[in-house]
Order: sequence, then C-alpha cells, then structure tokens
Amino acid sequence: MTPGARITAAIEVLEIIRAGDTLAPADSVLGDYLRQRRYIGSKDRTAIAAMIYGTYRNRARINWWLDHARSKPRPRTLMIAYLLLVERMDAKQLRALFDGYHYNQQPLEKPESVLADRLAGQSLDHPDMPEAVRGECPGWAEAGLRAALGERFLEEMAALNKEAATDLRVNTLVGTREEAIAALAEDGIFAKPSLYSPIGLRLSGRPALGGTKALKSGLVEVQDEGSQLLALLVGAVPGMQVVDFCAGAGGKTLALAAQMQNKGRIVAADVNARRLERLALRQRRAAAHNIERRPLATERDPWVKRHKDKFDRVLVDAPCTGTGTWRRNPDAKWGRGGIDLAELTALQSEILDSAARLVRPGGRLVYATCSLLAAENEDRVAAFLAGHAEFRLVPLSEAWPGLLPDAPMPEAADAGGYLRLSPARHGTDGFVAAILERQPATETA
Ligand SMILES: C[S@@+](CC[C@H](N)C(=O)[O-])C[C@H]1O[C@@H](n2cnc3c(N)ncnc32)[C@H](O)[C@@H]1O
Repeated sequence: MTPGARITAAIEVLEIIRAGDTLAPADSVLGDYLRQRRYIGSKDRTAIAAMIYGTYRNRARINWWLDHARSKPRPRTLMIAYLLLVERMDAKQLRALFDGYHYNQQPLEKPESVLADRLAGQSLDHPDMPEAVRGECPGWAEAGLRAALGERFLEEMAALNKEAATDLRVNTLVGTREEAIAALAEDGIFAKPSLYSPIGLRLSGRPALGGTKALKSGLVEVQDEGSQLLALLVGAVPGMQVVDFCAGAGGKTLALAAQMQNKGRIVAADVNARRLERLALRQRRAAAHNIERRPLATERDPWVKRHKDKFDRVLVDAPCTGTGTWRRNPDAKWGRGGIDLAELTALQSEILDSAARLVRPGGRLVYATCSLLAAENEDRVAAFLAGHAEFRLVPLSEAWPGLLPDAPMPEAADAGGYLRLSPARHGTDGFVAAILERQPATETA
C-alpha cells in the first residue's frame, strides 16, 4: 500500500466506528475491517493501526487544537490534525498525500486547507491546555482519578497513555519459565522474567506471537503481569473448590487451573455465554482439565443459591470502566454513549453480594477491577463489609507472604490494605483488589 492508501484505510475504520450505533471497541472494528481485506500486508496493518490508535491516544489535545481552529472532530479532520501535530508532517507533505490519486484521499477542501496551515509546525502540547487535556484524561473520569492518584495524577495519566509491553504468563501445566524462555528464543523472541510475578515474562518490542511454538503448545498465554498477580492473590491450591465468577474468556481461570495443578474444581461463571465458549478452546490448548463452564442468567442465577457456602475461593473480576487498561484500549476513554458509572457501580455491588454467598466459612472472596476509581473498588468493598459482618478485609501486607513467599511485594502496592497496581509505579495495567475472608464457623457445643 502507498502511504496515502494507508491513511485512507485508517480514516475508513474511524468512519465505521463513528457510524456504528454500539460502543464497539476500536480493536474489534479494525479486526473485522482487516479480515475482510486479507490482501493488506502486515506492515500496512501495523501502520494503519498506529494511525488509528494515535488519534485516540492524543485525542484530547487534538480536539483542543480542532476546537481552537473551529473545526469539527470528524475522522478526516482528526487524521489531518494527527498527521500534522503528532507525526509532524508539514502542510506540503500532507497535501501530497491528499491528492486524490488512486486510493489517496481527495484533496483538502478550503476549510481543511486553512486548518492544515494553522496546525502545521505547532507542537501537540500548548501551555494554555488544561491539565486534564495535557494528561489525555476524559471529563467523566477526571474527578475520580484525581482523587485516587493525588499528586501522581499527571504521571499516571502519561503512563496510561503509553503503549503497554507484552507480558506472558507461563502455563506451569505445560512447562517451566526457563523452558518458555528457551522456546521463545527458538522463534527469535527475547523474553525476560517479570519483576513481580513468579510465572511472568516480559517481551522486548512487540513481536508477532501467533506462529510461535510456545503459544501454540499452550506453554504461554498473553496476560498482563497485573492480571497474573491478581490471580495469584486468590491463593487457589490443588484440591480446592474455586469459582471465577466473572470469568469472561477465562484469562484468570486458566491461571487458577495452573495454580491448582489440575486438582480440585474451578467453576468459570459469566453472564456472557459467548465469552465462556472462547474459554472452551483455550482450556484445551492449556491442558487445563478441572474447569467447568457455567453460563449464568444474571448474578442472582439460581445456581448461586444452590451452591451457597460451598467454595474455598471465589474471584469476582468485576465488569468495570477499565480505566486501568487505557494503555491497551485508548479508545475506551472516549466512548460515545458516555459511561453510566452509577449503573455500573450498582451492578458491581449486586455481583459482589451475590457471589459472596458461595464462600464457605473460613473461605476467601477476592474482589478486583481493572479500574483505578475508588467508586468501583474501595467504595464497593466498604459498602459490602458494612452489610456483611462475617467478612473482613485481609490487608495485602498480611496476605502476601503466605501467598507469594518468594516474590517481592510491589512497592507501595498495599494501599489501605488493598492491592493497588498502576502503570507508572509498577509497569502493569491499573488494578485494584481486595482479599475478603469469611469468618470460620464457630464451634457450637
Ligand atoms: C473484567 S471482565 C472479566 C475478565 C476475565 N476475568 C479475564 O481475566 O479474562 C468482566 C466480566 O464480567 C462479566 N459480567 C458482566 N455482568 C455480569 C454479571 N451480572 N454476573 C456475572 N458476570 C458478569 C462480563 O461478561 C465480563 O466477562
């Protein structure tokens, strides 16, 4: 593809996202677009994706400039602004790409031409920009993130706006970390042990993993180091009865199966049966044989009541705004329909209340989200504890040595007893988790 044709493809994808009436994530729209165009080669795919994600990563500042130039943020103007402000093209280079030749975009219209002359040579940042714009923080999350991050707000926002490294979890049902490093090296991929997760690897660069022996044989799974730590905090051991209540496609379920060495039982439950189906394929490849998939009608499905007090460990990886995953999904910040935080937090409490019924006396419930907002974490847990005197928060520092005796606890990760991971501090996605223990049954005479 020519550079101009790549720009056209990127604008087409932005148009499809804009025209859709759902909040389809950019990666799934782009994936569908590329599947229908198999002729687009890998270098072109990478370049197209970089432009699309570039418009999202820099959206607040691009919009600020468009607003100042009285231009609407349409896909074509967004791309023009991106190429000038982020890719640092000059107006002449831009016009050469927008010349209508073959697959190139049509030449700039008058207002676009005025815009191009206005933006060319400007730097993306401007001293008049409000802090939230400089930090690429959407309005709906600003107050909550400022409250959660305090003076680290801008630093964490910058880290949340960078591309994440690729992390792998070694599937100990198939092999060791050393074997995984060696298998990846055979495919020319350099991996080093993660800082905190004893079963993690961090890759250098962004290598294509699809065809590697390590991935195809189930020896490794792509999983952020923070997600790995969260699964380890559950403390599932061989022989236990465990529920992964919001299992989705089973990223953490598979990690739990490996901790349990296939002994005992894990129920992977979710209201989304299609996501659970994806787990069916993954568990075969991962040689995980102790997982039972349980589609739920709602969080109050009768299955929950029937299994009251039956489980040693219950993980609730609750649906959330995903503010901690913006490194991977920068488009999630700018969702069109807006995010109904009150509705989401009510659902999180419903899920937590219902899933807690599954925990046996003396068992543990781990509540986690990939959001940094207190409204989705500490506030939910505080509300839960207020209504459930039989549970207590086990402070992270108290639980860590028993759960991960050989791994260093990430610096400042214990925030008031909760695990709090963030990209600037720990190089992981943002996660918050609470370990809640149900009192053991008291002996009655
Ligand atoms: C953060 S995702 C889980 C990701 C998954 N644990 C993993 O590691 O890949 C949240 C999940 O909660 C599920 N969910 C949403 N509402 C639910 C409900 N009312 N009861 C149970 N699960 C729900 C969603 O379908 C989604 O799969």
